Amino acid sequence: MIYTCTLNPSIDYILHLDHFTAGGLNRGENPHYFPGGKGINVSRLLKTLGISSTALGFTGGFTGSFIKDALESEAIKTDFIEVDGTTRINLKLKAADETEINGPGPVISDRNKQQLLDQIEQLTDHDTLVLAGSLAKALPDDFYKTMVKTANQHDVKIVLDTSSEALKAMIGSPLFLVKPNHHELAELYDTTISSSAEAITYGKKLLNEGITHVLISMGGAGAVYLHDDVAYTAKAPVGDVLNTVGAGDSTVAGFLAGIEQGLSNDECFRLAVASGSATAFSHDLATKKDVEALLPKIDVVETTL
Ligand SMILES: Nc1ncnc2c1ncn2[C@@H]1O[C@H](COP(=O)(O)OP(=O)(O)O)[C@@H](O)[C@H]1O
Ligand SMILES: O=P(O)(O)OC[C@H]1O[C@](O)(COP(=O)(O)O)[C@@H](O)[C@@H]1O
Repeated sequence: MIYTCTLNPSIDYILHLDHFTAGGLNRGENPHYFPGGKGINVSRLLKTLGISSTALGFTGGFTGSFIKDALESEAIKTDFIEVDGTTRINLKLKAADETEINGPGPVISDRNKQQLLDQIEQLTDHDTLVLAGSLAKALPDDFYKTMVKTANQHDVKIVLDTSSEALKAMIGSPLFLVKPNHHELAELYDTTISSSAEAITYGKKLLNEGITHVLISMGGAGAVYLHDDVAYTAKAPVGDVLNTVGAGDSTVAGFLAGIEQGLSNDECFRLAVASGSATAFSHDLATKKDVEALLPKIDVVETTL
């Protein structure tokens, strides 16, 4: 079973505007409310691709109830821990540019932390645990590391999609898959990355840290994937970009769906890129039909490292 863990879920509140004026009154149109947070998006896209998972993490208040109800209505299993406080609402403004304002989320008590670790204790070597998104307030930077130590005792496969200090703290841990975007990877190595060749250079460093699959998304430029001594590169297909929120999470879900279906590494990567781009071309996350329509348009180029 795949378990996704979103320590800091959100309602993603998406508003469209012709022009966005900072410091002025703006009136938005065409609002959408989606259950969000990186692990939750992974669970939603996996479900779309026919793979079941259980969504773990912390939820609270009316916003937490919205998320649970929304996932249940999509027949996604949840086992969230109820916390005091209110799950955040992340504002995504779509004007000429995309502006995102992500809230801090509620404080997590020591009791809540222990409840989550107790859940992880129950996982087995048949399970995959996706750790995705920012750490909730009051959680130490190395909280993912604590979770991974617990999961490792049961040989659980770990997938990581996070950024900044939380990502830095995880380097050196045994990970099955990491999916930074090129900005997050650049920040990790205090550099800039603006080409696939540079992404491969820094991706190799992650492979050398013992990570089995390294997937680097590069927004509209596509993605790079490294495994053993091979690097795979794919350009993103061209399309009408409607909402890139959740594109990276869809990339993770596409790759994992490929693994679950027993596809070869390059096919898993193609499914990852098709899933990410299909979501970028959708208001909500992509549908299976959207993903399948893009698959033949993804060319994967292989080079030996
Ligand atoms: N403008 C775009 N055009 C086509 N595909 C896109 C675009 N932006 C993102 N994608 C797709 O989504 C994937 C993930 O996007 P990215 O922005 O790198 O992730 P994250 O959301 O984690 O920052 C990309 O690898 C690509 O497949
Ligand atoms: O936990 P963070 O880093 O604040 O990110 C949360 C946000 O990321 C998302 O999961 C989208 O992530 P991606 O665009 O990277 O796929 C949103 O649903 C959510 O608002």
